[in-house]
This record gives sequence, structure tokens and C-alpha cells, in this order.
Amino acid sequence: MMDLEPIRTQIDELDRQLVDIINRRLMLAQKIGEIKRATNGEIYVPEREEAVLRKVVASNTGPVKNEALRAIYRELMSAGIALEKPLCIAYLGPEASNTHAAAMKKFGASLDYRAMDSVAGIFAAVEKGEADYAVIPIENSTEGSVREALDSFVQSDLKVVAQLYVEINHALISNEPLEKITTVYSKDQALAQCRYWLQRHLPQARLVEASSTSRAVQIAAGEPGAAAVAGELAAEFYGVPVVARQIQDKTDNTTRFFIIGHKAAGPIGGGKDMSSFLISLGDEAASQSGSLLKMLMPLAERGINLSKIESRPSKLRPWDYYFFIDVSGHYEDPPMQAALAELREFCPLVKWLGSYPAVSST
Ligand SMILES: O=C(O)C(=O)C[C@]1(C(=O)O)C=C[C@@H](O)C=C1
Repeated sequence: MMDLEPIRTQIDELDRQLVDIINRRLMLAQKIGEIKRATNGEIYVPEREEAVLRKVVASNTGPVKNEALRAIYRELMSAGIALEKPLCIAYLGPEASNTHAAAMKKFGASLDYRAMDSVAGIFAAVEKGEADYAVIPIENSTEGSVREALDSFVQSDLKVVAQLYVEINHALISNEPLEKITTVYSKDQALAQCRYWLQRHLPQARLVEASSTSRAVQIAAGEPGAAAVAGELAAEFYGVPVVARQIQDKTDNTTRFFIIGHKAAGPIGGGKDMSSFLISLGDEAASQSGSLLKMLMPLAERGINLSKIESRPSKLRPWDYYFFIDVSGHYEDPPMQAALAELREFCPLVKWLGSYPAVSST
């Protein structure tokens, strides 16, 4: 057998150098932190993180996978942020929810996390300064928008600062075997994502909505005949067995999360920014044909790409709608400013919800 020792000696030497380099990187982040504190700058800078990750990935010649590099850098930047200021990140809890997992994926292990029991509570926590940023689910590839999350932007001045996509796998979690399960708890979106599996395997079971997937596991843990639909992380965290894995109807079930804070991300440029807006057409919508087309034209004419449009009842009067749109580009881009000026001529409400890096690579 070949001798491992000389190779391990080389690894030990590289590790010593790595620790030294990591500490030197962190000391630079600390210096940046001092400048930010003196100038009241944002501690978390999504556009800079995105630029760092893109440079790192571009310089990678292998064999390390880009995904592994991104995970390593996530933790390096998390450690850096913690030295600049120990940020608190609110998420839809309780602990071990899919949003908790998404928050950890975005911000790493060095920050403080705070579970909240509703999207409204999350917005309030950031607004009152009890948390610096928050992570909320905004839409799912199988079930569409999280309506409560969209509606929260109507009243709030908080901004979308970043986004991330996370593949969501659901499990059936219970102390009971499948044949003894009579009630299944979960968040409405999660129940809907497993609708056919539940119909096939538990046609008699009562489906009951819970405020989150992890809350469902807490309930199921203490109730005879009850099960929860949630991620396996929650099963492990609350010590409740997994009865069936991968029960979502679509294998590529993905949820998009928004990171919200007080200040939107700065521009990256080069087609790598996105922005979200809330627009009301007011009486225009009811009185004129083609008003929706009129709303989209100022954007289309300037090459601003619309990637999503969603209407929600305004709740001001029946059949009055708000349009939530996601578009390419940053709020500060001159073509965007021109399009917005035009929109404001006939739309009673054009509210900027935030700008953020286009496809988050974290
Ligand atoms: O460049 C900055 O502003 C930093 O604070 C450094 C750093 C990094 O570690 O690279 C850390 C946190 C920010 O979110 C962005 C980048």
C-alpha cells in the first residue's frame, strides 16, 4: 500500500496556510465593517456578494465543484458579516421550517436567527428593528405565489434585497404507521404540493392547515393519529419519524424566497439585476380596453423584460386589482426610470418593492 503520511503532511501544511488566509480575509471584512459603522453603510451587501461569487466561480479550474465553492464562500462571508455586526435574520418558523433552511443557506452559520409565526410578524420584526433582515417564501414552482407574502408589501416600505431558489422535498412525518394516520397537518402550500400523493395513500385523512411545515410537525408529534407534511430537517429536529419520503407531486418542486430589509441592493449591471413593483391601474382598468397592455408597453418598449405578473385583489373595493410584476434591470437604470415616469402618468400607484441580483448563485 502507498504511504498516506507524506500526503497528509502536505494537507496539514495547506490547512495551516488556509486558516491564515481565512483570518486575513476576515480581518479585511472587519476593516470594512469599521468603515461601514462610521458611514452608516449596509452590512449585508447582496450585489457585492454576488460579484464575489461570480469571480470565484469564474476563477475555478477544478476539481472543486462550483456548488462546493459557493457553500464555502457562504460561510466565509457569514463569518465576515458576524465580525462586522452580528446580524439577526427573521424567518417563518418555528425552527427547522423550509424557510429556516433557506435562511441558513443564504446567510450561513455565523448569524443569529429568529423564528416568527407569521409573514405579518416577520415584516413587523424588521420594521421595528428587532431583526435586520428576513427571509420569506414568495412563490413555488408547483403552487404559485404565497399570497400573504405578496399582500404584506402593500402596507410595508421594506424592500426586497435578494432572492434565492431552493428545491423543496416533502416527507410524511408521524409517530404512527401510514394505516393509522387520520389527520395530516401542514402549511396550505405544502399540502397542495403533495395533493395527489395524499389522495392516493391517505384518501380518508383530514387535511388541516398549519401556520408552517415545522409547526405541523410540532402538532403531529403530540396528537394520536396525526401526521405532518414537512422537510426531513423538521423530522430530525423534533425527533418524529419519517413515514414516507419525497411525497411532493413534482420532483423539481422549487420555492423562491425573498430576503427583505430596509435598503434594496445596489446595481450590478450587465443584465444581472431584477426589480419588483406593485402597480395599480385604478379606474383605468375598468373603464378602458387594453389598459393592461398600456401598463406593460413602457417597459417592453425599453427592452425591460417582464418575468412575472400576478394580480391580487386590492381589498379597497371589489374587483379592483394590484399587479405585482418582476422585471429585468435595476430601479436606478435610466430606461427603468423613464418607463416608471411614463407609468406614473396614468397609474395611481407605482410602488417600487426592491431591486436585487438576478439569479442568486448561493
Ligand atoms: O465587501 C463588503 O462590503 C464586505 O462586507 C465583505 C463581504 C465579504 O466577505 O466579501 C461580506 C459581507 C457583505 O455582504 C459583502 C462582502
